Amino acid sequence: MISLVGLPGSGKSTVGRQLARRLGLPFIDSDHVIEQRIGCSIREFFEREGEARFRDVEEEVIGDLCRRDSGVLATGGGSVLRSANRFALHGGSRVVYLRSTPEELFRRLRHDVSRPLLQVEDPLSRLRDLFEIRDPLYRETAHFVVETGRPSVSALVKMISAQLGIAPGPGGATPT
Ligand SMILES: Nc1ncnc2c1ncn2[C@@H]1O[C@H](COP(=O)(O)OP(=O)(O)O)[C@@H](O)[C@H]1O
Ligand SMILES: O=C(O)C1=C[C@@H](OP(=O)(O)O)[C@@H](O)[C@H](O)C1
Ligand SMILES: [Mg+2]
Repeated sequence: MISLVGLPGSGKSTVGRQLARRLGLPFIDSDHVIEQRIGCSIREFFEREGEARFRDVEEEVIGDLCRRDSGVLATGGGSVLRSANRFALHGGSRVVYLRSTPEELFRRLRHDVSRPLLQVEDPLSRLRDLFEIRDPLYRETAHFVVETGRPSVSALVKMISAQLGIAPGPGGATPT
């Protein structure tokens, strides 16, 4: 299993989907699995049940997914907050940290209403706070760090494949 971690908007879902396609592996988005389990959107669940309940479901889902043997997993940006998730991800997959500055993320997400943690008066300052708290946790969880500021999504996909030592073969992934 290959997992992607990083702040909201760092490209985990977008890069993960393309990486999976390139490598011929199944793509899994943990937020999507959570939404199937809770039967509503994450935003609704946050409003109704609160963040702590969301983190409980997230921990169950990450634990289950890390037991699968192959695929590309896009995690939610807060998955590293729980040590159980950091441990499960680091031990059960090869983890790539998509590292982005708060300013870059703000440019990408300023009009995106689907991110509950950023529905505040000053989303840039929220992103700066999240970066400060989480950057060390993403680093601790990851085996590789990729800076996402300049490269396009497809360039990132190639960089990650090269870093993991996996080249696309005719029928999908070929370890090099
Ligand atoms: N490397 C990149 N360059 C430019 N835009 C990007 C890049 N990676 C992601 N995006 C865009 O940023 C937004 C958030 O990406 P998303 O994959 O949803 O992030 P995450 O799953 O990490 O929250 C999307 O509109 C996506 O197209
Ligand atoms: O950063 C976070 O705490 C969260 C990030 C979201 O995923 P993305 O990173 O894909 O936005 C989602 O899991 C939830 O809204 C909480
Ligand atoms: Mg996502």
